[in-house]
Amino acid sequence: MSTARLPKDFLWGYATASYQIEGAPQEDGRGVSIWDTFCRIPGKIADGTSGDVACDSYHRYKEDVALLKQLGAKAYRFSISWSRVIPLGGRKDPINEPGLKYYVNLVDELVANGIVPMITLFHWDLPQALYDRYGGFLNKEEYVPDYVNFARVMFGALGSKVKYWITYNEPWCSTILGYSIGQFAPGHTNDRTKSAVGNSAVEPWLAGHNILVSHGAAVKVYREEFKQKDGGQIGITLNGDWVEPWDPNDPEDVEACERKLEFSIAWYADPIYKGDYPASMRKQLGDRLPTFTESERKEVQGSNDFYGMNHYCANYIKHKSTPAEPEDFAGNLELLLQDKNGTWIGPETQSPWLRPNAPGFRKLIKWISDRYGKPIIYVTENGTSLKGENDMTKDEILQDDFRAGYFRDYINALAEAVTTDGVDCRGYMAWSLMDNFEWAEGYETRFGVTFLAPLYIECSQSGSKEEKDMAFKEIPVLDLSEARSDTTKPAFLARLRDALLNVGFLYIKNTGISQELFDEVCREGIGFFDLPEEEKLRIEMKNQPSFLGYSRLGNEITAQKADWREQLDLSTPHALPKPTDPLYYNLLAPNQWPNISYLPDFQPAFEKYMLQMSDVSLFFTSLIAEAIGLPSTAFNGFFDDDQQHKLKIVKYPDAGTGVGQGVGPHKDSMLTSYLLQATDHRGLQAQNTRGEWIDCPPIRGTLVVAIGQGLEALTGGVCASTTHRVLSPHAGTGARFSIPFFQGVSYDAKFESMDVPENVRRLRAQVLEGEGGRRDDVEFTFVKGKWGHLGEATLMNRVKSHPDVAERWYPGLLGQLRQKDQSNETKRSQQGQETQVSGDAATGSGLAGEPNFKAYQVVGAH
Ligand SMILES: O=C(O)CCC(=O)C(=O)O
Ligand SMILES: [Fe+2]
Repeated sequence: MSTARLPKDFLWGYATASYQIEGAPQEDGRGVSIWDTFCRIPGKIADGTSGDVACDSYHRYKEDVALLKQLGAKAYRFSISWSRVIPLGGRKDPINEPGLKYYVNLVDELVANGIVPMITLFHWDLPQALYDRYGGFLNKEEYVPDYVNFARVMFGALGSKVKYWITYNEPWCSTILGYSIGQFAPGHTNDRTKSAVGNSAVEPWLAGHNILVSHGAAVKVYREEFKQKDGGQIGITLNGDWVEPWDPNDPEDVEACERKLEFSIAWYADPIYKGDYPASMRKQLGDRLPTFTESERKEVQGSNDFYGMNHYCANYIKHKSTPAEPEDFAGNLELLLQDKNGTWIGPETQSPWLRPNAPGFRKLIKWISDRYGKPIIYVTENGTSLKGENDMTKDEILQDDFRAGYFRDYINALAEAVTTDGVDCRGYMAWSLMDNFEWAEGYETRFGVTFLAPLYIECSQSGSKEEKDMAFKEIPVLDLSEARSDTTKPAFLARLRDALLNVGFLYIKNTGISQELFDEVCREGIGFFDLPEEEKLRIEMKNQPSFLGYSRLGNEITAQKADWREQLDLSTPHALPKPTDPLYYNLLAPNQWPNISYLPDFQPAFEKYMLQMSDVSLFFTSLIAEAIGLPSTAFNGFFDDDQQHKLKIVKYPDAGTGVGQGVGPHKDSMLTSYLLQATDHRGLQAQNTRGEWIDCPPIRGTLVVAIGQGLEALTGGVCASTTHRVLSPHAGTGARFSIPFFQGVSYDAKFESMDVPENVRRLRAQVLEGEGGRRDDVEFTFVKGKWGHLGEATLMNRVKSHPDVAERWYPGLLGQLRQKDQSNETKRSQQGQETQVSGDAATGSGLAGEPNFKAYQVVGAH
């Protein structure tokens, strides 16, 4: 038996990482991380799972702590989900107090149970917003201060209780697996079969450099602002496996071994302990490997209070005789599991890369200790998976001899290193406290010392988890005032982009329109419906060819049913067209106003409101352009100087007075619409990709923005247009009123899809993939070539929507439509299909800034 001993106060414990255990990706305001996104891309995770549920530690952290206690742990190493604490990640972005509180609670629970917390600030789950905003690691100027800010927030919140801080976990993995091979988020690689983006020859080295610089900067902050009062230590955790030459008699293999350690470990550790990258790396990579500025070097060198060592296994190394490929990241050598004689480096496990070799641990920790002047070392991860464990019975799994043997051998090796080799190792965290989400290997690979009943399976059996969590559950509220200040605008744009890509429906507050004006148009609008019937009929829509005016109750049809609402259509002021103008100019005309003797303030209030809303809508579309990476002026070409915008004042009588729907399911047509809900009724709902209807209750002072099909078409599908409907108010609750404003588009415009930047397109594609493709693809009326001008399309759709107007003013167009409809009808009945169309957008024949584009089908059926 070995006489090797570890010190009495040795810090024994277990390690985990936020994304691997927490679950609750959308709870309490957590922002999206690059791993949330990556897991949604089909094929990236072996079993198609994600960390959405994982060990449910967000809810069950107390059980985790109880487990640690039961296991006799002295310490617990866990990591912080950056986007839980700062959902958008950046230094100017808000802190999410409930997210921060989770970690405060966890630390309190640990401390109360006598367990020492060890925090990893970053364990791979970068906030998606930072990746979207500026490319994450690749942008030193932005990334470093954002990381430092995050670190400072955590030091400030927890520094009095936490004495062990780790800036980064395994930056080699974040950079090589994330930016060279593309196996980890964000999946960058040269391999275009795996990713549309990436430059494996350059990006990993740049990302690594910026990580080092940010590590140094965060350590500086800790030392200057916290260390003295908090008395803690800070360091970085680097991974590395031991290496043995494939042919011990070949000096080139022996030399390649050293190079391998330098490319994987010294890449990060040399700058920290020696002030620069290893010569072998500089030699191979040239100036693809960045250089430290003097001030960077000063901050990075000497920045470790301790060395965090993650270690799992060993490899055989065979040198290559050919020049290094530009993508090479290992030092121009082969990594093998068998040596020259076919001897395996260790027994097989579930992880293809992991074959245990305990003596290698002792050799490697000594190599680190010697190279870096005997630093204090904490082993921050060590552990193994087990071949086929996931297919075993629970009893077989619990009889965990293989893993127990691994730990015994490895800890003995460590004890030898400490006792015999003079290594100053003061702690050991086993990986892992419990089975968890093993990154690209999903849940098939188990590393836990505790068996985890597979929660995620329960979840996927009860429905598709992927869909459940991607589909929006609530409608975001954006503060438009944030878009007016340079400091808050970037965060606003990030949130807007998120809403555009994922939801297509949002509230805006602080719109710039005064509450008095909102109140006034609501009051005047509601008053309109009390006018005598003959006064309303005097200004009926069918009086004129412009489709402006009053529509009676039940006159409109959406999704083949009458909408139980009456309404007045108004527009911004326009003169009548000239006889030589194209027919679609008929849509431009003066309003039909109710008589001034009934409602003296009505016209001025609505004219003022439409004028102000024109500005709001143009401002908002400029923000949309910016949010998806276009110039703010990108949509300007689609607006006339005196652009016509439309507005409706709508009354939905309560269900006691009639039948059916307020407005059937539909998508709006143009670019954006802005709904002012004038009474307190619920009833407006938006549909998510799972078909669930999500309430959009009235919120005082806000407008609900619906993205139209026009915007979806213009942006090549990047901006989602969302189906919505209005339920009739419950019997006895009185009428609901609302005032939607529809931003217009130039009738002379010809629609073509714009060039939305590739990265934004890709994000949208990821959303769609995550949702299992699109349920309701819109057959865009806007598609190139279908219509000469948008005006022709719009007019045709108005004809469809309002057959009573069309009969009087556009009998020719109506005839064409009816004929077309008849022939569709015949085709359908010949094919034995039902005439019923399901879901409004399935046909997408609509263009009106109004929901009744289904009227066309119904007219045909009559
Ligand atoms: O009444 C509402 O709140 C929504 C109306 C609507 O969706 C529409 O008219 O397009
Ligand atoms: Fe609508």
